[in-house]
Amino acid sequence: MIKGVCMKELEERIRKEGTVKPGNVLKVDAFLNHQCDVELFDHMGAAWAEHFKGKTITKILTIEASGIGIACCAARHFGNVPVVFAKKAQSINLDGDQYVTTIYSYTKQREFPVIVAKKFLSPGDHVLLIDDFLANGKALQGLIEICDHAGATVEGIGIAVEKGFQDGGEQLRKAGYDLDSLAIVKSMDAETGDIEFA
Ligand SMILES: O=P(O)(O)OC[C@H]1O[C@H](OP(=O)(O)OP(=O)(O)O)[C@H](O)[C@@H]1O
Ligand SMILES: O=c1[nH]c(=O)c2nc[nH]c2[nH]1
Repeated sequence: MIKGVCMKELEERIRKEGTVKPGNVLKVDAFLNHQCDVELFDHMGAAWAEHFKGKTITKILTIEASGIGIACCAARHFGNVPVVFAKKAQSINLDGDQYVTTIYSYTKQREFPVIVAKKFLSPGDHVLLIDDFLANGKALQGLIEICDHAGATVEGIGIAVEKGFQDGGEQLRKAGYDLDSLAIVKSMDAETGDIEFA
């Protein structure tokens, strides 16, 4: 059962500016994950702050690339807690002990490592996971695995757009996570361009 309060502003932007591509891809690059509307991001942060009110959040964790801007705007509504983003590639700029797992990227259609330096996630952390999209749940599974390895507590998950016809959201809700998706797409059609919300 899908729960949560939808954000009409986000739904309207998706209706107006979103396009449906073959392969169950919703393109919202005009305001969410290529060009970024930071006022909308700020409103999204406020909506999550309202939903997760009363929970102690010490850190926001997201994954590059598209989650970063959204997570940073959200952090302003959670007492400016640090934002950590998992990296999807090794780099000479990454050193020290790391939590590492592997995920399959929905849009890039290949596996990536997911890497977080151990120094940025501790057993005492109460983590809010933030991302732009939830489809099959692979990215979130990777982030949850990393939190589990760190001994950190996942307090909740804030998602901008959940594609409700894919099963990532259902799995996470069944597993008991407090998942707040601001817009849930019930169905979409690449031929007609129709988008229906839950
Ligand atoms: O629920 P899932 O099936 O994991 O899909 C959601 C993930 O897919 C996208 O990341 P992607 O790797 O496609 O690239 P990006 O963040 O660089 O846009 C999106 O940003 C989420 O992280
Ligand atoms: O821009 C995007 N559109 C999508 O439909 C999607 N699914 C996962 N990740 C996504 N990113």
